[in-house]
Amino acid sequence: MRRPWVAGNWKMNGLRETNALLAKGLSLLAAEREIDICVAPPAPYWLQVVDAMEGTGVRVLAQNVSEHAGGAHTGEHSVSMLQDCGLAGALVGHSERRQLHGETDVVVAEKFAAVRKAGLQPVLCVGETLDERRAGETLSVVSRQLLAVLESQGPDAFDGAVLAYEPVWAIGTGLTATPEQAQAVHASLRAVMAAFDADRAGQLRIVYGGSVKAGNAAGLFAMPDIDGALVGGASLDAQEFLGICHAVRQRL
Ligand SMILES: O=C[C@H](O)COP(=O)(O)O
Repeated sequence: MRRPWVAGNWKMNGLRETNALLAKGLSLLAAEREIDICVAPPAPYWLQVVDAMEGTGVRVLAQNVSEHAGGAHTGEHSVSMLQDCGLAGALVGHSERRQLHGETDVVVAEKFAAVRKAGLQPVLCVGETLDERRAGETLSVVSRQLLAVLESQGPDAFDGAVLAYEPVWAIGTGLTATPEQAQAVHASLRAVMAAFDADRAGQLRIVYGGSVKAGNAAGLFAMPDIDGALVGGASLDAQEFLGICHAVRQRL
């Protein structure tokens, strides 16, 4: 039984006042003890949200982290800073980081290693573009992105980690992969992991991201290999996010 996992990636949204309102709305999640629930606010608001979520069981993640331990890296933040602020982990390799900030598979793997070595939870994001899907390259792309970590760090690197499948064409577009499309990719990713370690493959939580809403979550979570969701836009609305978190309970 894999414990369901849902995270809200707030991306570059929110100010102190709206964060406080959203956090207050999420305080109802204190009842969801059988599910792992996280939020990833922008870095300037980590401490605000860590304080606001205290006692709820909701954990706070970074949206990105440096692969470097410290030093002359203007604009970056290290895993030590995440730990110091009370964060539980970090997303690595989100498609917006790969596409807009040129992060390669190698850099993403280094970030993953940095998070893991600090004892925090890495969330590895993989996904294909629309052109890649149309060219029939979906499985080769997501496998390559997963293998960049698996081959360099081994399957035990995924102990406690989460793998997020986020088709780029479904992010923020309103286009959601059908449950069957997502399930097919999730099953393939699990098979890639199984070639290294079958037991760990069975335990790995693979979550879906891409226009997940309260209204389409149940269909996704009914699939055997969809263990939760990485939610963008809908996580900015407390009722929508609560609805997604309630929907994932069907997997318990
Ligand atoms: O990290 C979240 C994903 O990019 C999904 O975003 P979205 O739910 O707005 O499509």
